[in-house]
Amino acid sequence: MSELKTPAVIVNFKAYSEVEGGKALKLAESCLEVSEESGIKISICPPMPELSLIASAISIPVLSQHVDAKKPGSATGWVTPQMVAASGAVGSLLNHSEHRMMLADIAAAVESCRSLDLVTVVCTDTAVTSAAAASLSPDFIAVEPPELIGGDVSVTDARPEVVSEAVSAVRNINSSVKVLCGAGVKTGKDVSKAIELGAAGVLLASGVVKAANPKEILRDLVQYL
Ligand SMILES: O=C(CO)COP(=O)(O)O
Repeated sequence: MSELKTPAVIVNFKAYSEVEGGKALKLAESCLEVSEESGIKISICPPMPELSLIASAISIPVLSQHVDAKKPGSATGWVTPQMVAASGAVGSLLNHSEHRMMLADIAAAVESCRSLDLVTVVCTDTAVTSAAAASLSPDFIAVEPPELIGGDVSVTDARPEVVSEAVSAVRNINSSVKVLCGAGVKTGKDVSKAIELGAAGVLLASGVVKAANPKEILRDLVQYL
């Protein structure tokens, strides 16, 4: 999983209208440009229909927003780890608060991704769920209090203890799992606070995806890294 260097900045495009169709590629190009000029690896999670196109066009790590614990074959509408790998993506988010999974399915999907050399980023909401996820040995855990997602106050200001407690809970279970944080992260100051709290980076969405000038926001986000 050499593809995702830390400090990690992962931009989840979600399903915002700002990234429908060709607009996703434009945002991906902005992420690439700021990544190249800053030297900070910015990774992206485009909408599923654009995954393959963007992974082949853009030379920064591309992750799927979700993957299912399904095997290739008769699995209509599900996304297998094999499909994600074949698209050119390097990994996947799992269990996002907008796409929760059963623990057994997270475990199976993480295992399957590992066998395909795909990076796994399991989303959680508290220190307790982060500890549970750590026992599955994903590459990353991204702790995000759902009530702060899409808002204007960063988790690093509103609930810094969630980040630091998740970091120590995960370290106690499996110190090789890196912890990211997200929810309301929009500025370089938020990112540096995340690092101070022990996070290995951030997972964010609306601050970049909905920005009038995403490049300006991205430059600000990576400025202290
Ligand atoms: O859910 C998130 C990233 O996956 C966080 O979203 P916001 O950055 O919009 O709060």
